[in-house]
Amino acid sequence: MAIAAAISLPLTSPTRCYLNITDQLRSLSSSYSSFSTCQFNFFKKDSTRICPSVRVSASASMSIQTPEKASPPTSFLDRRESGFLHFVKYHGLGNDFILVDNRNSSEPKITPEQAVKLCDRNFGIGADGVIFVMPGINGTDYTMRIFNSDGSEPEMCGNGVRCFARFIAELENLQGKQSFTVHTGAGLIVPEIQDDGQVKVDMGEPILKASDVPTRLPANKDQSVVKAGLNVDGVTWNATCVSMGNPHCVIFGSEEAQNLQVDELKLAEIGPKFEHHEMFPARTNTEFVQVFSPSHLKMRVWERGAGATLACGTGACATVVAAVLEGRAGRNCTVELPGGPLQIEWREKDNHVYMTGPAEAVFYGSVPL
Ligand SMILES: N[C@@H](CCC[C@H](N)C(=O)O)C(=O)O
Repeated sequence: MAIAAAISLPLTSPTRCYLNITDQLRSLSSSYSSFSTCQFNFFKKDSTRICPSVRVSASASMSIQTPEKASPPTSFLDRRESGFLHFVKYHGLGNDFILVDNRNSSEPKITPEQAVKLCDRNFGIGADGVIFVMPGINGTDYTMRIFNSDGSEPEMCGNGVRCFARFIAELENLQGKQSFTVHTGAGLIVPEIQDDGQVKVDMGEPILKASDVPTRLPANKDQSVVKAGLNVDGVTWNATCVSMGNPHCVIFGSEEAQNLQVDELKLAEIGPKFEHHEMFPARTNTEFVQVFSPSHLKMRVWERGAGATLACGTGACATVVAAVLEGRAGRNCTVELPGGPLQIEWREKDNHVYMTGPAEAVFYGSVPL
């Protein structure tokens, strides 16, 4: 059985390539253990082979073979063999996604159950979610849909929409500054690829009304939830709730400690308790934030449907909105995440939030469906 896959790392030699792919091969070979021998072929984007093909026997021992003949130089992105899902893996500050070209249909090419399998970091490709590039609706250029790694479907994804923009530029072969109108579950989102390759996104207006976030926490007169007491594990946390299309609960401190030291938090222990708290009928993403200065914040996130991730774009936007509402920061901030920094501006003039950050392709691949 031959399985096509590709990686876009700058590999210098077949041996180095072999070392880089060994782990992936181990996990792939375990998925195909019913076959006595599997052959793996690795390609560059232009479909030329980047290393000798590798045979893996059922006992997962490996041998390298000299390639018989180079594949024809058509783009990997043009691959259309049925029975396979062709994808490009992207990340935005380590928040990683499987990007699928779904421009020919308004139905996702895979089910939420298949997404869960593909996102698995041991038995699949490994990702925080799967993103589909679909035909636009309501006059927009494209529609973005996303499945979290647990198969649930969120309304929006900030890091994902930057990857989405870079993926469109690659699919459409566009260079330089480009912007697109994208229909999402959170309404119209406008990413713009900058000359330096970073992507600046108009994320729209934050939603502060408690019932729209949604949260059952007690609201102020203006219906926003700012520094409301939220009991988790016997601690009363001060919660400020913001929706960027998807729900966020932002925590800067608790009754006992007004200012968090985010590195000290046991995120995997407390994160799920916030996510599934009865005060959040649609579950919630939770951001734990430390303020270094009015323009420099540090944030760790527990994402709804994905757990601890290295970055969350909508979470960084919600963090700055919450920091302004709590009087902790100004409207222009650098938000430092485990995977790197995002620039966030909550613009007074139009009430929109703007996010700027990177998005990078990691590798190209195909998996049998
Ligand atoms: N990582 C994303 C958010 C993805 C969706 C989230 N897990 C949810 O369920 O709301 C981002 O960068 O915004």
